[in-house]
Amino acid sequence: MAAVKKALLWRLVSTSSVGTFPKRVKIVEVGPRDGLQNEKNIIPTPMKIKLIDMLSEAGLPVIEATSFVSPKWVPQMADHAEVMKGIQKFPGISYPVLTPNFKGFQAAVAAGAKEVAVFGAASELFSKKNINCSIDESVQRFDEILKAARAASIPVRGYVSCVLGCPYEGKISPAKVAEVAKKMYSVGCYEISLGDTIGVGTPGTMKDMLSAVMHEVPVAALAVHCHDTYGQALANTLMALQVIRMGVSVVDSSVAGLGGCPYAHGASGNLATEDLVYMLAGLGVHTGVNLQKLLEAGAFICQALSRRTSSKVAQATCKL
Ligand SMILES: CC(C)(COP(=O)([O-])OP(=O)([O-])OC[C@H]1O[C@@H](n2cnc3c(N)ncnc32)[C@H](O)[C@@H]1OP(=O)([O-])[O-])[C@@H](O)C(=O)NCCC(=O)NCCSC(=O)C[C@@](C)(O)CC(=O)[O-]
Repeated sequence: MAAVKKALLWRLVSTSSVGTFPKRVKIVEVGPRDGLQNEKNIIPTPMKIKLIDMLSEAGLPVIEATSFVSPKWVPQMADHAEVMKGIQKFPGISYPVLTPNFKGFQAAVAAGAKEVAVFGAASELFSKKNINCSIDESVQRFDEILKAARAASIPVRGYVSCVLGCPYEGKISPAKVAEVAKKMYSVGCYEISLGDTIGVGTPGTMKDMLSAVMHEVPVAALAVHCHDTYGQALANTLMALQVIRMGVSVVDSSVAGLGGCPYAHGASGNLATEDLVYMLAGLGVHTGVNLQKLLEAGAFICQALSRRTSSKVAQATCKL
């Protein structure tokens, strides 16, 4: 039995001098949604479509394409249906969209979405500011979406925001994060993405939070979603990937490090996908992503937005 366990572990992990990591990591590219939702000037729809197509060419397995939220709350995502209709849907790539309520879910399905994500928070105040309801009310809304999604065979991912701190409440306890993650998993979300929305976490707080959540949700169903406000996103992600204690193998990131939430002031961009791919390649962890093509997608969107990339790898390679 011990030998079988050892063999299984050997198949699933990759050991480097800095630790033991999953052999493969699934990257969930959130740039077209999280990366663009905070942009003040409305980005032309064909530009969003081209970005998603370039990310598909780069081999990202999951690309969060847009969100079916109220255009009064997030005007940048108002062209969600056009984006979904315009993108090339590569076989084997999933293009989930955010849906905050049943109205959004119905619109997403009508536009051809085959996967959706609901988004809650571990902070009452953030929940109110972001989706205009309490945590308990949000779980009830998600339950309604999940029931309809199950009937239509549509997988639903769940986000929990503010897992390492909230712009309105400050510190959030790991126990609260575990409680909300458990509720979202219990109503049927197949994966729970834990969001450090304002990027205040450190590897220490990431470890404490994950340890609490892993008591309630299997690690195979967890993802991490780190913003880089304090420059900790890569370090926090590395902590989450360590197999011996943590072992998360799904990571959200955003091309060129774009990102931010309109209802989390002070939040900066996400972990840059280019930096994540570079680090994982160095550790011998498979992602299936072509770094060169990813860099081209990052250069395209930065030029379109007249923005300098936040990816250190992109900055370094364009100087070479
Ligand atoms: C949830 C609501 C809609 C509640 O907003 P509400 O005002 O309470 O909604 P309502 O049900 O009272 O409806 C008000 C109006 O909105 C319309 N409406 C209602 N729902 C929809 C919909 N789905 N699509 C289009 N329209 C909609 C509805 O039809 C109505 O229109 P009116 O009658 O006034 O003309 C709103 O708060 C909202 O859209 N919030 C989204 C905010 C958002 O997108 N935030 C960013 C994403 S979360 C994030 O970035 C964090 C994450 C995921 O990345 C992880 C991390 O970093 O932590």
